[in-house]
Amino acid sequence: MILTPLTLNGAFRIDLDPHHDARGFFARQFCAATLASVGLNDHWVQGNTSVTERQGTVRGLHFQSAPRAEVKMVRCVRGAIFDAIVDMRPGSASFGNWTGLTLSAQNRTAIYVPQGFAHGFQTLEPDCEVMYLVSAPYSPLHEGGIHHADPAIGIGWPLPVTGVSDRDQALPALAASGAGSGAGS
Ligand SMILES: Cc1cn([C@H]2C[C@H](O)[C@@H](COP(=O)(O)OP(=O)(O)O[C@H]3O[C@@H](C)C(=O)[C@@H](O)[C@H]3O)O2)c(=O)[nH]c1=O
Repeated sequence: MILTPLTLNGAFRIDLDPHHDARGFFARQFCAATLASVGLNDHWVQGNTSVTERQGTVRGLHFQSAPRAEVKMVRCVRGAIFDAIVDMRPGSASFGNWTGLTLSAQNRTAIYVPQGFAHGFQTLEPDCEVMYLVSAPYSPLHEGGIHHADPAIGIGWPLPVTGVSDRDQALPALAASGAGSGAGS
């Protein structure tokens, strides 16, 4: 695993470190020892898969609040997505800032999303499958979210948004969410 810090403190891009031979290659996509060696979460309690049929669909932006705040490690195993994260840590110098990167079956890149971040993605192709590990159990009581098109955040989604869930369409803007007073902390 090759860990590269992103612009938002605590978030990382994770690339494979492949061992090539005549058959192809071998690589660790998750290594507890590597993550722990740099102080990152190495304990995951749930692995999720989502399949999104339509190009341009957005899922998110989602988080779970304390005490069920989650770390996520997200990868796209079919197709390609633009993955975006927003810093919602109270008191963070980069509160409300976002960053994003393309995750695809081809680049095999993953993103490490720390606690206190909202997370979402847009499909760049039809029929995308996303797999991710989370560090806390699913808890509907602690689910929260921010609207993907909040102009105060200004995420640069690469494509016109062709679909969102009813729940996601009803999510508040960051300013109306009460974030900054404890979300995900
Ligand atoms: C996230 C989750 C959902 N569900 C259920 C609730 C609902 O009936 C159905 C679909 O849930 P959602 O609409 O929330 O699925 P989705 O919009 O794909 O939610 C996911 O979005 C991405 C961006 C994330 O970061 C994830 O943490 C998660 O919030 O699955 C579970 O049973 N367990 C889970 O862990």
